[in-house]
Amino acid sequence: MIRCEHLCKVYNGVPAVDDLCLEVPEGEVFGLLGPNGAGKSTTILMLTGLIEPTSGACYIDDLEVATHPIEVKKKIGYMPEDVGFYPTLTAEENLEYSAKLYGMGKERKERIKELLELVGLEKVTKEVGGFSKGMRQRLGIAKALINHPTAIILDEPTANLDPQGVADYRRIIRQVADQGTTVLVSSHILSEVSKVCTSAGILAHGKLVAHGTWDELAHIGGDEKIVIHIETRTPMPDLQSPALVAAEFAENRHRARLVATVDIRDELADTLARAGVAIRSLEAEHPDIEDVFLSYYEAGEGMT
Ligand SMILES: Nc1ncnc2c1ncn2[C@@H]1O[C@H](COP(=O)(O)OP(=O)(O)OP(=O)(O)O)[C@@H](O)[C@H]1O
Repeated sequence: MIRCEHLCKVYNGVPAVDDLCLEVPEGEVFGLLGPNGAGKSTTILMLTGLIEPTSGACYIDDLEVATHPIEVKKKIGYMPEDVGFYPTLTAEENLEYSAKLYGMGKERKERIKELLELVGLEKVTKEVGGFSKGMRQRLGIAKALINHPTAIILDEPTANLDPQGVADYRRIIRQVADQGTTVLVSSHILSEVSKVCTSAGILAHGKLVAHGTWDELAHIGGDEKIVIHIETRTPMPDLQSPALVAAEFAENRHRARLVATVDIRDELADTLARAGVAIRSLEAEHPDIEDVFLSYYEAGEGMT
């Protein structure tokens, strides 16, 4: 179990993590989502005991991290964004080294074999220096699991992975969670965690702006969002409406994709008519989860 209680980290008077309260139950895969600079890495560094909170606390299985750093390190596995390995050693030798650091005895042989099979590297005998990014990432997960942790924390685990690498990573994480390990995954890309996480929280400017299961997140606040596609014969001006939460223009402003809290097609048609812009098409669709998340990020922007 991973828990944060009113967790804060302030750098030079500016909060990087601001009053974060969250709980990830055993065996759950939780996605910590947020744009760059939202405070994900700072949260993870506090959870792993690598930096201390300015105030508040975080816990792994009811042990406070800041006051029990050694015990907590034995209970968790951590995979940073860029995992370090000895390039001239094989996967097995690298894991052997990590296992020894945890003071594991002869039982480490069996654990290493089990983990290499889990991540599909059991037949690879070359040195890690010659590994692809996907292979390094899989070995990173094995390294994070070497000490039989009750919780693993992965910082941007799919960064720079190709689709096969992402699929492999998802399969492994599901297996790890099925075995009862609590997993916290950080990412700024929703689609990369939505397929593997059972629940998620969204950080914006250090604050948790929403959290829950995917279904809850899609409906929090009760305000379903609507996506509107516009195509015009001449370029569009900036479009403004209190109901508008996001706008993306394309093809020299001949096309736009808008996210709004209500259907504002009539209002948009009036605005464009007044601007002398002829409409080719104006359509609305139900939003996908990406749009809902984009609106949370935008909401977080207004919180500074
Ligand atoms: N050591 C530090 N000193 C000063 N400011 C810091 C430090 N570490 C992080 N910050 C600031 O805290 C904020 C949160 O950063 P953090 O790295 O936690 O965000 P993030 O969500 O992990 O972003 P990214 O996805 O880009 O890694 C940022 O504004 C960052 O500049």
